[in-house]
Amino acid sequence: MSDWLVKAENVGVKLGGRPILQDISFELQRGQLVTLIGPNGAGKTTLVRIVLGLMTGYQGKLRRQQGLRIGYMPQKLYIEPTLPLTVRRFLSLGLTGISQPVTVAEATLAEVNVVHLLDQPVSALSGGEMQRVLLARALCRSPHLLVLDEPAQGVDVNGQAELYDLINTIRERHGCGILMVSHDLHLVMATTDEVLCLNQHICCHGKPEQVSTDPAYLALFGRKEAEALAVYTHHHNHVHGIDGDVVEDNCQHEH
Ligand SMILES: Nc1ncnc2c1ncn2[C@@H]1O[C@H](COP(=O)(O)OP(=O)(O)OP(=O)(O)O)[C@@H](O)[C@H]1O
Repeated sequence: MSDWLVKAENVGVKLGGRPILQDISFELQRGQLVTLIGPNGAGKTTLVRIVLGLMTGYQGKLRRQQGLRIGYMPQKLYIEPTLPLTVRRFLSLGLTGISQPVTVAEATLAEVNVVHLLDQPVSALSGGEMQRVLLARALCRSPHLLVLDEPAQGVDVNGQAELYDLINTIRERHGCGILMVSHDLHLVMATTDEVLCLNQHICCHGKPEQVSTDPAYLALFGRKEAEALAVYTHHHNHVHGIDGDVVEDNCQHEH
C-alpha cells in the first residue's frame, strides 16, 4: 500500500440542482489526522459520504487505496429504545464472518475503556458511553482509515478532551489515518496534522495555527473564535510570576 489512503480530485456535487460541494481536492496519508471544519450546511457530511463510498453521481474523482478498510463512526445512530439490544450484541452485528466476534468486541471495548458496558442495554448508555461504543464499533475490523463524524457530540466538556486524547492514542497505536469532522478545533488542534476548512469549496487548509489566522477562516467563524484558539497556541516571549507580572523576556516557549 502506498502512503495515501484516500485522494479527492476536483470533487463536486449538486443535490436538488444546488451546488453542495465544488472543486474539492485533498489527500489523506497513512497515520495522518485531518480535521474537517465548516459551518452548518457546509457539506462536511456529504464529503464524508463520498469518502465512504456511500454516494455516487458526483463529479471529479475519489480514489481509495486498494483494499482500504474504513471504520466509520456516524454523527447520529438511531436505535429504537425498546429494542432489547446489548452492547455485546450490537458490536457482534458488525462482525459477521470473522472468527470469535465476542472476543474482538471485548478487546475493542477494552481499548476505549468501556469493557464494563458489554452486557448493558444500548438504550441505557449515556451520551459519552454511546460515543465510545460507536468508536469501538468503528475499530472492530482494524481499519486503515477511521472516519469520525463529530465524535464528541453529546459528550460533556471534560469527556470531550478525554475522547479526543483517546482518538489520538488509537492513531498512534494502530498507525491508521483519521478523517474527523469536528467543531472543537481548540481541542483537536494539538493533534491535527491538517485542517480542511469547508464551505462548499475548501476555503483554506493547512496546519491548525495557519488556518486559524487565515482571512477565510476569520470570515467564516469570526474573530472571537480565532482569539479563543489563539489562547491555545499563542507564543510567549516572556514568563509570568505568580502575581501575573512579567518576570523574564528572554526565552521562547508555547503554552
Ligand atoms: N439529499 C439531499 N438533497 C438536497 N439537499 C441535500 C441533501 N442532502 C444534503 N443536502 C443539503 O446539502 C447541504 C450540505 O449538507 P451536509 O449535511 O453535508 O452539511 P454539514 O456540513 O455536514 O452540516 P452540519 O454541520 O449541519 O452537519 C445542506 O444544505 C443540506 O440541506
